[in-house]
Amino acid sequence: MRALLVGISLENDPYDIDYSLAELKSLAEALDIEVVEKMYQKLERPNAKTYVGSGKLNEIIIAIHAYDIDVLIFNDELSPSQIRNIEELTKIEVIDRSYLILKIFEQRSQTKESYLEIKLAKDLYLLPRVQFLREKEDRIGGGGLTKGKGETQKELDQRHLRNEIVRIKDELERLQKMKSLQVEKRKRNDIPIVALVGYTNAGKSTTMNTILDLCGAKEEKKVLSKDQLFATLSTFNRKVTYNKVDFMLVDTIGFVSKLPHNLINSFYQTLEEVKNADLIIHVLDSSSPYINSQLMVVLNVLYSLNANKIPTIYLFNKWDKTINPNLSMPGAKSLYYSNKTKENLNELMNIILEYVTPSTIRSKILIPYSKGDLANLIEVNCHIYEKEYQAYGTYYDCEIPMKMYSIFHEYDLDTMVS
Ligand SMILES: Nc1nc2c(ncn2[C@@H]2O[C@H](COP(=O)(O)OP(=O)(O)OP(=O)(O)O)[C@@H](O)[C@H]2O)c(=O)[nH]1
Ligand SMILES: [Mg+2]
Repeated sequence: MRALLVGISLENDPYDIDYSLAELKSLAEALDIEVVEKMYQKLERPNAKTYVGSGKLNEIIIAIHAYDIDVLIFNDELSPSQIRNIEELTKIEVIDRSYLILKIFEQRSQTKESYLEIKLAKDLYLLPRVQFLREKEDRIGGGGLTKGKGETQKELDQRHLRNEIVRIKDELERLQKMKSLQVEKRKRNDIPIVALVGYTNAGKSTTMNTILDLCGAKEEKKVLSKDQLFATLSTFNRKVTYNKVDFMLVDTIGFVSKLPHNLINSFYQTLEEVKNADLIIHVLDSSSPYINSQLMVVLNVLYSLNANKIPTIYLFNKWDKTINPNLSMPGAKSLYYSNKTKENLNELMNIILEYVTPSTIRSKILIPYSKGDLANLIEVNCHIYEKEYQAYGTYYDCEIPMKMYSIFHEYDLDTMVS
């Protein structure tokens, strides 16, 4: 299938049009569509009927013949009537960015939850477009809804979709309740959470696997990492122990600009875990010429998630093939890093330890009466749950700041040799 990409560049558009179209090309290629040419128009706002203006549409029609194009791919979500109008005028198939993303998500989903979320988003997208999308579905793969043509069939399809939507919503609600319980339990258990977030293909899953390797995790605990957009579509949690400190490492779905609006909800749901993180590792692809645009997309999502106040380290990943050795994040904690050369892996682990090592430790201590100065230190610096004068000294059940613990270690009843 030979495609022509069509975009518009709006005034004050936060996304660079070249970047956005390059990304659209990767999305199309992920579905084995060959991109032959790109075109865009500067506009104040999209044309309500045909997205681009009529002059541009004429240029597009000429290009269709010149390049032997089979499909037009638009860089934004089009309304059903825009698709219909453009198809009528150009006489070829029209798809949009949302449709591409939904198709990729559909092909890549690995867990039941992500499968249902994508199915829901796709059904919601299809509902108003049911009639003319059935044929497209068959051509691009994945199968249509049901066979048949005509108004009655359209109504049947729509009813089928509505029933499906209700059923999926119920099932998702049930799954999400279970997930919230697990998150709650983790919070109660107080295992610190470290979340890897970042643009799609930045290297989050590879970084997760590097850390799992370092911590001696079993091979089956590893996550899928691949050179493709949206390799990871759900959140994956792995408990890790490093230097005797436990923490939960969380791999997340990759971010992307202009997400289909039906997917946004489930996308945010998937990222719920990030809100509870004690540390966010924001993974950046230093080899991408679009690192700044990608950074902005991720920062915006974190802001919408209310996760922008969580301590964050910016990881300039793929430093082995950076195209700009002067990259920096002024005023923020950042690290040049590579999964390939393992450059700064130890530094990364030290930063993680800083955030996941508990700041206090609850201990049962027996201080001999001869060590009045130590008892005094506890009285002044520790939260005391219980205190008792016993035969050999003062017993404390107390919360000791980690930094002071070594002073009391030999009086800890749990570690004392009797
Ligand atoms: N050269 C180089 N390649 C890397 C590095 N880290 C990751 N990669 C490659 O980058 C590609 C994407 O890596 P992933 O870890 O799957 O990326 P991700 O951020 O999890 O992507 P999504 O799950 O799609 O959001 C893979 O081909 C990795 O081998 C690195 O430090 N250097
Ligand atoms: Mg991944």
